Amino acid sequence: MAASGTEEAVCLISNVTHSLMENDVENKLNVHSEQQQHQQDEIEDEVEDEEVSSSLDSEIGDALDLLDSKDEDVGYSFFLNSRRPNSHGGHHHYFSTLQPRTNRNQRFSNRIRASPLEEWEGRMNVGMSNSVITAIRGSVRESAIGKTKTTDKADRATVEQAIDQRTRMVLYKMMNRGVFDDINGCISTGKEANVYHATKSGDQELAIKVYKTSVLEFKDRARFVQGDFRFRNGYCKHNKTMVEIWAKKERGNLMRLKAAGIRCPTPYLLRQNVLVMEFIGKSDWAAPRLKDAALSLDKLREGYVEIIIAMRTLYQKCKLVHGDLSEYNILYYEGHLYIIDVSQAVEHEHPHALDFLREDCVHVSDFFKKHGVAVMTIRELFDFIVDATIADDALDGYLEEMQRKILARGDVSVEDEIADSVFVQSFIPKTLDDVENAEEDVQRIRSWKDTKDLYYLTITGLKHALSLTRSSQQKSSATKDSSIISDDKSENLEDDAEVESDDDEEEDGESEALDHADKKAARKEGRKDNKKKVKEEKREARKTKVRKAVKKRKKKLGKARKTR
Ligand SMILES: Nc1ncnc2c1ncn2[C@@H]1O[C@H](COP(=O)(O)OP(=O)(O)OP(=O)(O)O)[C@@H](O)[C@H]1O
Ligand SMILES: [Mg+2]
Repeated sequence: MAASGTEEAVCLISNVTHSLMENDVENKLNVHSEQQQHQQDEIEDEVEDEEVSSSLDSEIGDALDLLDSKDEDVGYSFFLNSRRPNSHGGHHHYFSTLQPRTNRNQRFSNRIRASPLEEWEGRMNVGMSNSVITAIRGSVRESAIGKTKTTDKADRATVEQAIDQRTRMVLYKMMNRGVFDDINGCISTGKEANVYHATKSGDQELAIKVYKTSVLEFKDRARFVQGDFRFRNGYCKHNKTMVEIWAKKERGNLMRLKAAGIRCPTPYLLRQNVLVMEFIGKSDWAAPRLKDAALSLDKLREGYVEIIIAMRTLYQKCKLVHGDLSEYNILYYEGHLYIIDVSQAVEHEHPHALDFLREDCVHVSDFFKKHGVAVMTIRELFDFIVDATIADDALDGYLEEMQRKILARGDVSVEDEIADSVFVQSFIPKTLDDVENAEEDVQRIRSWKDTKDLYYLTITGLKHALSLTRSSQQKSSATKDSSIISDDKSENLEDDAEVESDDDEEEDGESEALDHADKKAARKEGRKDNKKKVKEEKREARKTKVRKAVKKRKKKLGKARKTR
């Protein structure tokens, strides 16, 4: 139960608001919607200014604050009996402003129903398939508080348990200001936060995420905070608790996502540990988590492409890494995927940002792969996300090309899986300054060696630069090639000439050989002729030949005459 001081404050608030209502209800009805808008804006403006109160005194202070707010002409919308048509019957009561004023704080607490929304069962089907409904029902049941249907009294007990006194004061204050009229039940309870379904003016649905103030230590989350420059001045600035900082971070990150066009809940209002945001769902049906959505293979394929593009946008435009992205933090609604739970998302500068990104890639890939979608390797997905050189209008082409590649290679080979697991565990330098063996790597790049294990090539933009260099080199080598081709041609021509000359030579050789043979033959013939001639001459000479004996006789006779 609330402390007596708080009760007094709340009673006081009720009295004041009651009398204001009696005087003004007609006027208020007319200007209601205008005021709501004005009030919403005003509340938004106040968000940053509000100091966190951690003691009971400050809770009372909060309550007194409400009294002040009455003068500001805001906060009447909750008087209007604007119950939405599909509200839960029986498990909580709407209190008219004319209710008896005894125990008036119940007027607020009875509008907060923190037990699970189990009455969703059997309610209007809003166009989801049976499997989706079953999945939601299962999910809601599993995650809900209590797990059994509760009575009014038990509801209040659950409220007491689930929402601490200080948080209740924040919620009352919001209700008083018309941020919402009712909290209808709990959509989910987690270790660190509960998410509730709320309604305003009958038809507007809201999700309210309440960070548990009892969680003093965010064990899993310390790693996300350490190294985030937004926490450089420590966790407890201005006496704010870690929980509040966490809630603020979620709001800030959601705003960034929204600005970049990523599907996610729009944050409306943050007060201390309570974040009011857009409800993803319809007619009290919260959108199922991707895990529970039981989508067809075609829808899963579409979902895969949608989520990897969102991951890229988150990195490139929001300069964030989700850090806990999986089928548990993605909702499926009206054919699209919505990213939620971004309180732990970190800036690029976070020393572990790339480790978180690889984890996100692994979780997302594993889910889709398990459900039969042909996915990129972790390395390919990581590169797709961090590659700043892909222009927006080139994304489709890039993904189509990737799709062709995936289909062509079929199932991921063992080698690829091993390469992926090495990749997931490796250190990735974010900038060239972080590269350890830069000179060695440069040598490898220069010599066109295999650079597959240089994981930083894409994120540093070096891959793109290299591909440009390579293609310009290829071009120049292509022109060179063409000159080489022409050189080749000329060489060929020369060769041909050489061949020709060779042929000539050959021919020469041949002719020489022929000549040689001819000459030989001619010489032979000449010799023959000569011989013949000589023979002829000799024959002729023989005809006229004077015999040697006759010659000798003549010689002797001539000598004898001379001597006479
Ligand atoms: N805006 C929303 N609209 C509809 N449902 C929501 C919304 N935000 C959260 N939920 C539901 O609440 C669940 C928990 O939300 P969220 O993941 O933000 O909190 P959490 O702190 O991570 O809780 P948990 O520890 O259970 O993961 C989601 O899985 C989703 O089903
Ligand atoms: Mg979550």
